[in-house]
Amino acid sequence: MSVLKITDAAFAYGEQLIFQDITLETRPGEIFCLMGRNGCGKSTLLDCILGIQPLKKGAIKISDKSVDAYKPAELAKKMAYLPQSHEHSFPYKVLQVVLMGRTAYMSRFGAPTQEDKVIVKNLLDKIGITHLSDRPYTQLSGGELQMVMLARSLAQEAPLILMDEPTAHLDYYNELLFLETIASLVKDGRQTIFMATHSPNQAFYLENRGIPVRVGLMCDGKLVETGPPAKTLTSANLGQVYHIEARILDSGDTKQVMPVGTLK
Ligand SMILES: Nc1ncnc2c1ncn2[C@@H]1O[C@H](COP(=O)(O)OP(=O)(O)OP(=O)(O)O)[C@@H](O)[C@H]1O
Repeated sequence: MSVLKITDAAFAYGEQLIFQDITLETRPGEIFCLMGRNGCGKSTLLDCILGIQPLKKGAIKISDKSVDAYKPAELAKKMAYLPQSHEHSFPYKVLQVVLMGRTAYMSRFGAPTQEDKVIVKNLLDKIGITHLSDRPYTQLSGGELQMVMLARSLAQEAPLILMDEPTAHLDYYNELLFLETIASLVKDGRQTIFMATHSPNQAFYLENRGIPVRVGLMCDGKLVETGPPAKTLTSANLGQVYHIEARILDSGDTKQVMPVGTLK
């Protein structure tokens, strides 16, 4: 079964073509890192996958079914979404916010079951945020809030999780904790992650630890390269996509990108 399949996708805002000819398929239990310069269309592609924006051409299937053929509750069991930032609404407690991730599994007017509560408590524990359980989520720092939102998206237990620059507000520790958490999810074979990121070193970090990871490089409205980080994140490709000079440092078991400067 295919978790996410995009075929010949094109999208335009009015007359402005954003991307075209996008074809890709994620493998179960992998992390797919979508990269490209600001404004190249990563978030727009995520919006199309979420069914928020309609494609101009092509098709997007989630678990072998067209994304627009799903009812919302059914789709929530197949796909979760972790945005870059979150608009606060009401000062719910953290525990309640994470329980909201279980909504698709509750009956229409139902309260969370004991099983929902156990799933949520285990997630808070796994992510190391149990101490925040009773705090109003409106009072959290940006980094704490993002870890709460990660827990909420995991509570959906969907086979596919979309993420849009999920570590943008995290400190070094939480960025690594975040990467370790998603690595353990895909290692268990439970989830596939499709994330837009600006950090090629995150892809290398995961690859260095033996996690199945692929990179898709977007440039000029197209997916110009797809493959493992070691093959895609080359100096030549980074030069073409980001207009930078970059060196790939290889210390045997660890690779990293070292940016040198912009290309004139
Ligand atoms: N609602 C909209 N209407 C018109 N144009 C839009 C709209 N949203 C985004 N765009 C434009 O579409 C292009 C792609 O934007 P998008 O947000 O998808 O890029 P991105 O790759 O996610 O960028 P970033 O890395 O900065 O987050 C940009 O030129 C942006 O200005």
